[in-house]
Amino acid sequence: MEGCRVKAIIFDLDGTLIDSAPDIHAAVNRTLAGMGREALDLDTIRAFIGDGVQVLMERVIEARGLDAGQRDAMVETFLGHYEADPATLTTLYPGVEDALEQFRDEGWAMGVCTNKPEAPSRAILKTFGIDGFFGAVVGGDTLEVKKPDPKPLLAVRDQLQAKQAVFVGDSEIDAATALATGMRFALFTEGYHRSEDVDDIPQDARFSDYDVLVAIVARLADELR
Ligand SMILES: O=C(O)COP(=O)(O)O
Ligand SMILES: [Mg+2]
Repeated sequence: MEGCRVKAIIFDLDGTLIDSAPDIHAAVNRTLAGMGREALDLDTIRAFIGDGVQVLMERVIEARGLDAGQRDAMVETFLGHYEADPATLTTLYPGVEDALEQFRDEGWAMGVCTNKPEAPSRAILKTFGIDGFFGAVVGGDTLEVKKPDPKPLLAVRDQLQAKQAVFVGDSEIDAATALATGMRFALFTEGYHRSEDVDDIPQDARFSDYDVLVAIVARLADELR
């Protein structure tokens, strides 16, 4: 029955829609420079992304042998730098815009569920002119909890007024969140996962090129009918 079809798709942001690591890297290094500390390289920072800003800063603190008590102050400094300049070095992954247009044209409701704070997330979506595609955006500070807690993802689904949804993300956190909600999960392999082998990440499908996503998601949604 057409009325039972899953027509909602929810995207993670960092490492899924956008390659944001270069701007996060720059803001981390501005934070470290302000403390008289040495910069960290891009690959290191890329591997630190996915669990939100607090965990990002805990990993930076560990990598630089800093005092854990500085975390909250560093988060604040980092966000000041990041929010002042969130998108200069950031790019949309190739094919994202075409895929979003295709989903919209086929009547899909779309949302974003990210562990990045909501304000810079919305600012970045706007900068790239893709904010209009999304009927719901939940960030890492929107609720009391963040991914892998299922609540943020369920909140996006509810705001889209969907009973079922397919989640698209790049990390172990996203996979665990999807599992906790019972949603089907498509893994984008070009993002920021930590596992060496993508087979180790629970997934219903995976893709490395946005050209194939519409077909993949249609298949996952059909399985849920
Ligand atoms: O900011 C983060 O740590 C992660 O953000 P994401 O959930 O969009 O991957
Ligand atoms: Mg991500």
